[in-house]
Amino acid sequence: MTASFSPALPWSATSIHPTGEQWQVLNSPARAKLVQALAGTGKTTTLCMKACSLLKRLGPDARVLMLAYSRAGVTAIRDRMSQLQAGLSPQQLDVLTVEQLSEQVLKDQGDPVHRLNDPLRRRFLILQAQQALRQERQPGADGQYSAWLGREVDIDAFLAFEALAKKRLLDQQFEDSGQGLVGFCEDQDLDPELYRLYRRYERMRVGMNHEPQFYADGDCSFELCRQLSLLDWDQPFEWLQGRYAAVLFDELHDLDEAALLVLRKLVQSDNGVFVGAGDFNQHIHAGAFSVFGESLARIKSCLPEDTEVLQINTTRRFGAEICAALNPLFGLNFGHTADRSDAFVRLPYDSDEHCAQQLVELHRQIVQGWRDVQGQKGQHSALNVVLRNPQDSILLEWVFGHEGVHYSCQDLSPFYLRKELALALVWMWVLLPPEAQAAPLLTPGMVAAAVEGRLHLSRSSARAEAADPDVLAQGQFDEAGWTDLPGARESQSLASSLHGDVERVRRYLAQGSLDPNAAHPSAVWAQMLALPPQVLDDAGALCRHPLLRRLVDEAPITAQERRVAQDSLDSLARLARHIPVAEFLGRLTLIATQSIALHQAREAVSLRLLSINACKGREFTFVAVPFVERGRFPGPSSHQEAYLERNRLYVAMTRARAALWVLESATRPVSPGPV
Ligand SMILES: Nc1ncnc2c1ncn2[C@@H]1O[C@H](COP(=O)(O)OP(=O)(O)OP(=O)(O)O)[C@@H](O)[C@H]1O
Repeated sequence: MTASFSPALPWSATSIHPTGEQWQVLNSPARAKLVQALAGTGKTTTLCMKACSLLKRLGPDARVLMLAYSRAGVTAIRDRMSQLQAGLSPQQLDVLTVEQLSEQVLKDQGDPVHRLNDPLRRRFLILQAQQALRQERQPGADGQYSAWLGREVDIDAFLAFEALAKKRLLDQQFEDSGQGLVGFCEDQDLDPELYRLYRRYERMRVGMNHEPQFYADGDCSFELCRQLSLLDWDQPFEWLQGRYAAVLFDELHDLDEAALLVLRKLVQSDNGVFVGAGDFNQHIHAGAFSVFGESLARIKSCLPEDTEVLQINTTRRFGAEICAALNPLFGLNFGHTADRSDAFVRLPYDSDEHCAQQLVELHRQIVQGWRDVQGQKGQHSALNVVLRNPQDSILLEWVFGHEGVHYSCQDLSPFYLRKELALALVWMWVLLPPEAQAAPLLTPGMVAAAVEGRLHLSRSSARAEAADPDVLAQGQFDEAGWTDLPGARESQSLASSLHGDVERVRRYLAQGSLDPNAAHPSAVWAQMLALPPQVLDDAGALCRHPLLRRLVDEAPITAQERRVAQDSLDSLARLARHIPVAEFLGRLTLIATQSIALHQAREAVSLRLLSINACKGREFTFVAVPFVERGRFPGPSSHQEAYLERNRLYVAMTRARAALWVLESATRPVSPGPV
């Protein structure tokens, strides 16, 4: 049976009629279809049209599953559904990530699914797994462990390894290889120590009887895959059997082995029509593993033999100018329709400050009613600024704040609310003489973020070692120590009691707690709080103070977190250079309170700062991509990961509907391409 379209469209948005390429997808008689398409060509829209048409044909009792790889993808599906004005009930349509679907299936099986979302607790457990490995492997004759086991594991590296191992179903490959662990890792170019630690951590997580204690992100899909892999290749899975009348999968480009297995079983378990759509230029997850590489062959091998592959290259998002800029830069073949017109402007900058000033000018033009080429007024649109690095927002926010720009941040916090920076600001504040402290009274949000920062940077790595060795030896985590962490419980309520009270803040910074029994005194903090008044002459120099740097350098945080914290402090130091602390905090507090007042008055924001993840699958009238510079955006990367950086730039540069401004370094330009 095919879903053939009648002239009466099954949605009410009259402006959206399928294009020729989209009709082909909608009307193809194949039971399984793969759509390979470029950005903005209507992949998500086409899947949504398909869902509407199927549900209209099959009636209100049918259920359709729309899957996306990421949460942003789920949001994009919901956006397109509301654009189509399909008027479907929630009972007819499930819009889920693979992880969310897996969680639902596990819950249907009746097992408790305890989610672990707290990164601090996760880190604590990983260190315990490392401690358990140490216990198992006795130290050498000199009383020392191997160099690797002797030092604390890099949590980022572990998490990346874990994600990769679970996405690739690595244990399965290892068992199939028949090799020893070291030989297998050599062949696969993997770190054997990380693999050992991963295996130990997993054994502790799921226990001897395979009853997972908790599920961190990705673990539900992993558990479902474990169950699915016990079945024969084409054997259906009872918990997925006949659940849906159709399965429509967006963001196919991010598909990994685990998601592919779930997909295969969905298709084999009598869930009607399958349509998957993806754009391989949009695979951006660091350390992630896509089954695709360069071709669709892998996924095709898991789908019925008559699976049809269709292409859509005509973008509906932007017009000729942006296409003409993107095609040579990325080596692509975007087509456009005659009814879309747009603008592409490349703006060279010679310093970060110059780049920021150009953004202020663009924002001014948009607020004053920038006209796009179609003659539509862009008066009510915001300028959307896509950033590769969170630390790049610091200067921009400072400049926007001074210019009175009402901005918001998506998938980023305002810089003065980031833990490390808020901690530096609160520290500066308590160093001020009493008569100066009232004027730059920091906001409660900054104090709350600083409390988090104090906890985060000064946690002792000794805690994992305090775990009960007998509990670890039984292959279990010792979670008893977790709830006893000084300050962990109090942090929420504490911030409000500290706000405005210098003495209490000082005590908290020095002790890590206000409770004398839970105190966690720090020598570095004692020295930081005893600095002489001269340091207050230059807030920039204070941001570079060796004691503050030592705090970050010695903190038990991941290497990547440390890099971001160091870079962020450098950026803060640059903008605070030669400004006395009282003046700097006064200006900053003014920016923060103005922003709070505008949000409270529900003023529409006129500028958005977004991370690349936050803009994936979305589109905006006006987009600016600043700090495009070799080694910065696209960022530095190994040869293997260079394509991820290229793809990040591609995602950022394919979000605009009416105008795209690329602010590019005059001295280290990326273009002329290809990237
Ligand atoms: N047939 C159509 N008629 C009018 N507009 C369309 C049509 N198809 C898609 N669009 C519009 O084109 C834009 C891009 O569509 P959509 O977001 O579905 O593309 P996409 O390929 O999923 O994008 P991305 O690659 O960024 O995820 C949206 O504004 C959508 O409403």
